[in-house]
Amino acid sequence: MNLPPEPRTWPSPAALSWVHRYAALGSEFHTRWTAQPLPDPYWVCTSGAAAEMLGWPDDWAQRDDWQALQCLSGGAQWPGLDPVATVYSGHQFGVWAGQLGDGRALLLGEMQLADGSGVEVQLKGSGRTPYARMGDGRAVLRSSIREFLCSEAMHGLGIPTTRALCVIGSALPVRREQIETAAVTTRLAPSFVRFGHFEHFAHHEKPQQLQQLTDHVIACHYPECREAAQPAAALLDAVTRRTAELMAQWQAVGFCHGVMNTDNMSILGLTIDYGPFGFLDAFDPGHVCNHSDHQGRYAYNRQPNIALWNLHALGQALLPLIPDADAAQQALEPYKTVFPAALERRMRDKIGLLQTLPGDRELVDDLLRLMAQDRCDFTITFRRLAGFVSTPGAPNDSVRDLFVDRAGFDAWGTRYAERLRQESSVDAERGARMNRVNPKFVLRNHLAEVAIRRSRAGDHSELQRLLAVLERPYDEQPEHEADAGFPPEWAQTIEVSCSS
Ligand SMILES: Nc1ncnc2c1ncn2[C@@H]1O[C@H](COP(=O)(O)OP(=O)(O)OP(=O)(O)O)[C@@H](O)[C@H]1O
Ligand SMILES: [Mg+2]
Repeated sequence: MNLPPEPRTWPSPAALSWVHRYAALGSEFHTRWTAQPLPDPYWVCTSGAAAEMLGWPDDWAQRDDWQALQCLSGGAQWPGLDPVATVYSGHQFGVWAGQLGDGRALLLGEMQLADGSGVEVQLKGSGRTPYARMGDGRAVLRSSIREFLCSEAMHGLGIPTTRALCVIGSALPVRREQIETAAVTTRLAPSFVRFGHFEHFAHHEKPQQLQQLTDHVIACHYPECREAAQPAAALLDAVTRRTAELMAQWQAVGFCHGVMNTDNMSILGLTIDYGPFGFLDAFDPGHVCNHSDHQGRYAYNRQPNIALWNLHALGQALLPLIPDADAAQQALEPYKTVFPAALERRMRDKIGLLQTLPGDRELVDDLLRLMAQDRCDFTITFRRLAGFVSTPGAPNDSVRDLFVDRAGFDAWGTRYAERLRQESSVDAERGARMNRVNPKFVLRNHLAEVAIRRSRAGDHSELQRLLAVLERPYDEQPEHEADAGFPPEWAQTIEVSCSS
């Protein structure tokens, strides 16, 4: 007789395994701190996928023994935690900004997963810390929802990112341009260390702590650098490569970060700090998503160069640990080849080319030029291109109609069709492949805005629905067609800024 499977019993939070490798670095690196409780907390949203990554039960948020609502909003603490606010510094908008740090974030600890890896669990918006400077330590519901949705959307797109487990709201008023209400987001990442953590110790001429931080990051996240002749240079080289790959992914999907300060650059090459981000709608290479960025420093087409600038700042910070300055310079060199190669590969994938032939780059560049000239929607154009038929004379109206300059598109289309006929794959197979790299769904501002408005009114179902759509951005999901359409007129009135 087959016995039914044993019901799975889940541990109480007391049985979760926490380590505190960052906290163990010592008091130069952080301040032990506790969160300021959010009054009358309520659930706004949770990510099942993020909880699954942690190995948590489906009903973790509701379980009495977990008290998750309290513990992730500062009102209680799970056993075994050792929360710290970490200190970092950094360059903001190209200028040295001095000491920053987790002004409104709190690292609860590092949870050990079943596979032995670690995930840091961090609250954002959990009250003032010693690094809060003039800030109130809070985050508003609006920006918390945006961060939550985009973290999980980027993960769905396959782009390295910090994750978001949940958002918890409260009626606590928070003053921004207007009075809004507070929320706390729980974020997850293998590490929240930023370039700015290294800059902090370099600026304060603390080579011992700089070495300690470098050893920590290498031991936990870049073990392959340990045996290198100059481990710090090897680390810089590895971070350079990861950052280059990340930039290629951002550019290929049309993601604009908005605040690429060195304190918002992850040492793991993750997308971190979702503030005034945006996805390209009508393609404008110089698009600036952050309304506070008057100079356009962080415009879409400047992101790759800014990342390299930021890597130079990291290299500068690591110099005391790299006796041979040439080695530091050498460690940055891969950016100049890895980024363009990665972007080219992704752009070739976006138009469905398997083989590499002369003239391919021009084909991509000319398409982008036409798209920019006609302000074609970035996401929709590439998605529709999957349906392009390479038979001579095929009308291809679906994508052609996106262009004002029809003759320009036809000329390009003729070249594209000829090029596709040199590939071994048939149109249908190519189209399916293209749909796996050109998302149908991205988190456009107006989609987030609708979810935010509903949540403010107490209905979080739209948020949870949108999350589910964005978790599968490459799938057709015809029932959610409206989320894949052009942004409505009113979307132009949405202003995103550093106010969060
Ligand atoms: N409301 C606030 N209260 C306290 N500190 C804040 C507040 N807003 C921002 N800061 C601090 O200002 C600095 C720069 O802010 P930035 O907007 O880049 O980060 P953030 O959005 O708070 O957080 P993160 O980078 O962790 O996502 C950081 O040190 C941050 O902690
Ligand atoms: Mg930040």
